[in-house]
Amino acid sequence: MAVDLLPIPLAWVLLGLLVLLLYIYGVRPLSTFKKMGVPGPRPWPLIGNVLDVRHGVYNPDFTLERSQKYGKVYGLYRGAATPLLVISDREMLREVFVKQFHNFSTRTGETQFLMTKPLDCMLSTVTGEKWKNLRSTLSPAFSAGKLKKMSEQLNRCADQLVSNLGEQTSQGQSFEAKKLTGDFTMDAIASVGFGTDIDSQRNPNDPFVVHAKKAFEGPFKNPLFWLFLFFPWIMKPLLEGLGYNFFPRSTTDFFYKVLDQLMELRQTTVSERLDFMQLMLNAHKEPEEEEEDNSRDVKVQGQKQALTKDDVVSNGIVFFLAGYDTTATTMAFALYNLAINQEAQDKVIQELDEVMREKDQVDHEALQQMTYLEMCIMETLRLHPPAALIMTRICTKDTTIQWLKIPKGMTVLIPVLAIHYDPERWPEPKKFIPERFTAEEREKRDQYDWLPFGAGPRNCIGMRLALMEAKIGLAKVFMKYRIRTGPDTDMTLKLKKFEPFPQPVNGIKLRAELRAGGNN
Ligand code: HEM
Repeated sequence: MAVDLLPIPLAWVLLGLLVLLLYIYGVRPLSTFKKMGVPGPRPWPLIGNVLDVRHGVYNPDFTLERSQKYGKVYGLYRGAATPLLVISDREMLREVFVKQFHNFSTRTGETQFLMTKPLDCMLSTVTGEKWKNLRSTLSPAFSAGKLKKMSEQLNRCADQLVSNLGEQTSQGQSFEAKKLTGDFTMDAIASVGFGTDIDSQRNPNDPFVVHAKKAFEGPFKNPLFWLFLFFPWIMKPLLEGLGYNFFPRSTTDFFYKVLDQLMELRQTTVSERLDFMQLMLNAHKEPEEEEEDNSRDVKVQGQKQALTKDDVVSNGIVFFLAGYDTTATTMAFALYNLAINQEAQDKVIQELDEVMREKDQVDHEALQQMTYLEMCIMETLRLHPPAALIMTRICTKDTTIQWLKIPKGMTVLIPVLAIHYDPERWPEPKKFIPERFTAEEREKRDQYDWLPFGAGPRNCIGMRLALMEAKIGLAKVFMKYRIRTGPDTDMTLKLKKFEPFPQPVNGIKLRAELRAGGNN
């Protein structure tokens, strides 16, 4: 046989080949940052720095320690194949987010997603011209004028929130803050997103609640997802060819049905209410309003287009996915921060008593006047930014920022937690100090020191809606109740180690007392 003629046994040939492949794919790429002159922790062959995960996924202390040790630019490897360039330098961030946005307009590589329905139409995943056009088309739906018209619906959901809180605490028991605020944001997105009135707390089996929660579960229990994650080059074309996606089919079908019913209803009845489904269908006809894009620096110059049914349903789902848990988490942590800082809560209550003296509904004017409550929400978002770990940009063309040459394809990771806990930017960073967000303080601060909603033209499109929703919900709670800690409140607020979002191990258990002179 031919192999018998080889001077060395076949096993040695195969072993040599294996060592060569290991070197090419598992060791050689790990010199990328050394060649770029970028420091960083030493990576292991094949796995890079993935063992860091033992310190936890969402861990402000560890992320800050890393930045303090290696500086404002350093490199990490997520496995040998994915180098992550970690940047917290302000001038460099300005380049990545705004000045060189044309080279960094993508948040995640397309290899990380299956570009099939509904993901291939979602604002958060599409890239290039498709993203520009979609962002320009959807932005008017989030204008100040449109949001103003949604405040009535949000007030109704907030009244439900207060009534739920009353029921839960009528016997003086504690309540779980995230469950309470999660039911509120679910009702809110059903109303302003999909034109549907639900009561999540009383009707947990409402099909909307069931399907919305299913969409939120993620694909982690699906074995195909893990195959896709580890072998994307085989699984991506295969699954995309089959039109497969990781959303439960029944859930996507449900949201298509909601849209159909809504459109049918709108043909026969005139409705005063506003929801994103309707706004998206009309979006391409909407005139631009002043201050349309909230990125402050650069406007997205895309072509407005009529959206297809697929676009409308996919983006309805993404608004839910992006807005439900983030806003609920923000509100739950705000309740906690105000419960342990009673002087700050006194100021919130005093402000509400003045602003809402003659009113029951939190209208646009009242929202503008609730500046201290807004400062408390902003400080909460600094301490517990819910979406801190999704802040990435992909470099789409070889470029140089400041002194650093960045190759095409490299992922830039913005360490939001390290920035938000940096004592040079935020003295006494672990303390809840809402006064950091007075108008004068905000004016003095660099805009890239506070990044809960990202920055630049690809920042969070729902920022204004989230802030308005949180303000209305919290205002209604504090108009009636004082929130306090109780014997079962975990004062350490230890976070779950392996969750990508801030989730306290023991939940957030608080107590509510009817306020003397409150809105009872
Ligand atoms: C407190 C609540 C929220 C937080 C902390 C938050 C945070 C974020 C962050 C950090 C990003 C990435 C920004 C970047 O890469 O620069 C983002 C993107 C996004 N958010 Fe939010 N978000 C919140 C609420 C909402 C709501 C209520 C909606 C919609 C109803 C929404 C819709 C989106 C969408 C569609 C994107 C992708 C935008 C694009 O790629 O053009 N978010 N959000």
